[in-house]
Amino acid sequence: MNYSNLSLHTDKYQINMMYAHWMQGSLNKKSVFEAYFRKLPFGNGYAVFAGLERVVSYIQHLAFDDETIDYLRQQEEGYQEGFLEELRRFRFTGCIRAVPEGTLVFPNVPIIRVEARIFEAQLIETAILNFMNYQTLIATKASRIKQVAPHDTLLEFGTRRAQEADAAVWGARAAYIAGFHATSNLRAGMLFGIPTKGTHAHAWIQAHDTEEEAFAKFAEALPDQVSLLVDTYDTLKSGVPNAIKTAKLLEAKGKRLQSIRLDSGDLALISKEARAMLDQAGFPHVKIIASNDLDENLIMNLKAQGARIDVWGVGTQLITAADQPSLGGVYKLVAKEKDGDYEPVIKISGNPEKVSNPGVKETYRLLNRQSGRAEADYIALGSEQEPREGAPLLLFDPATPYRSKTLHDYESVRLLRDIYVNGELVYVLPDVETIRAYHESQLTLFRPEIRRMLNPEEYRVTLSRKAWDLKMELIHEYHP
Ligand SMILES: Nc1ncnc2c1ncn2[C@@H]1O[C@H](COP(=O)(O)OP(=O)(O)OP(=O)(O)O)[C@@H](O)[C@H]1O
Ligand SMILES: O=P(O)(O)OC[C@H]1O[C@H](OP(=O)(O)OP(=O)(O)O)[C@H](O)[C@@H]1O
Ligand SMILES: O=C(O)c1cccnc1
Repeated sequence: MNYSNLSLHTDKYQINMMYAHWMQGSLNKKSVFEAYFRKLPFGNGYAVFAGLERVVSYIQHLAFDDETIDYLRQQEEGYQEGFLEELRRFRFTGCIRAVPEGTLVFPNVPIIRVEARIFEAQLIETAILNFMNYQTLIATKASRIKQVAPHDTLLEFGTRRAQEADAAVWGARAAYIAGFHATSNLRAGMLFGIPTKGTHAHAWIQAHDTEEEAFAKFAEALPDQVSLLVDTYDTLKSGVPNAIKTAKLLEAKGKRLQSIRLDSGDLALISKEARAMLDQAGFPHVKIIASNDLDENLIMNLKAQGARIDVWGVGTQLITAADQPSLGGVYKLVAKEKDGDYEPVIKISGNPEKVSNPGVKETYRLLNRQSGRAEADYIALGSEQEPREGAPLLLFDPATPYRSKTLHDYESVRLLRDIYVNGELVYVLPDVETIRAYHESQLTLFRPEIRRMLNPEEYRVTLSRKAWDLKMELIHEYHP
């Protein structure tokens, strides 16, 4: 069984639509789809885009092999052999544009745009959303944690609680992009070049007759990387005193105990007492790591209580995005080929937020030239001229006209970059360090009011007048 071929990592309805397009001869018609989300997760003021590397790796390897074709042949739909032959020849020949990973993104702004034969664009919807939704969610959760502990070390510990293996490694990568410092997952370390860190489990202590012996033996085995878990029996009565004994043993050998880890009890109280004990014994350099179902709220609370914690190990709550386990990103058809041109299409819904924005669009991030800060994202039709720097630009808000605003001194940056052009990968994927640094620089473009964790100010996302008029026109066409 070949588990690595992802060509069938799609919903059956995509294959059925591809089949129907093949049957009616419309498979080669061009189409444009845009991927975006409608609502920010966790009540955050922004999301952190991640998932592009996975999308690229998927597209690069996208091919139907014998096993997948045989499997499709067995389906109750009775796909004709000609269709299966078409799939055998399948390769991605279209164009993909996307925002770079680490970019701050907002509701309704196209993050990925696919322009391809409908046959191809339809197949890849499911996988693209799968990658983008999960990784963006975890990067955003990690970013919230980073916001409350900007100067502390953050370790990603989630693998054992993650929704399976892919979620663990891509989640570890997403967390690193958003500012975590290391992961416990060695495979993520090897695949992506993320720093790795590890202490030890309670089992190490339980496997010895005494805690003191367990600590000493661990220090003997790994004298340069000693981090001791001190809560197996009694943190303050035995764990910390035994760790101090081990620190002294190491000191005699010219080595240093690096850290202790607290994993239960009142982390604020215990960390303060442990800090005092370590300092008094002459080990102020020994860091205190805390873990135990932590998230951004607990960490903020512990810091408010004066906890003396230098390093936070975060697992379950981060890797599962426990308080909001899904980002509702969607992939919508915005234009279809008609008579050699693109015709805009719309999806209407009873819920005004769900009415799609028709037409092939371009998004510009408008930066205030005085402050250097991002003022708004401006979504215009691709056929419109790029906002000309300095020329007054109306950010028009039809729902609340009093919020309309004219920008004067601004710079405009195109958000979408070319990733694939006519099936060729033209984008050089940055390494994870570069993405992480880029993300950090992007954060500084946004005012603290947008970045704050609780009740952030809403960042402005505006349609151009022409994009708005087109939307209204199509709505009136269907609902005269
Ligand atoms: N000072 C504190 N203020 C608020 N929450 C805390 C504080 N100290 C610890 N917590 C959190 O409270 C939750 C429960 O802690 P508790 O020590 O009862 O954990 P536990 O898992 O039951 O312990 P054990 O591992 O010994 O079973 C954890 O999520 C922990 O991070
Ligand atoms: O609490 P999380 O944020 O999910 O972080 C990961 C948890 O995984 C480990 O616990 P576990 O009980 O699995 O093993 P242990 O015996 O090493 O404590 C570790 O001690 C953390 O508490
Ligand atoms: O290294 C650790 O301390 C660790 C790793 C995974 C999960 N919990 C803790």
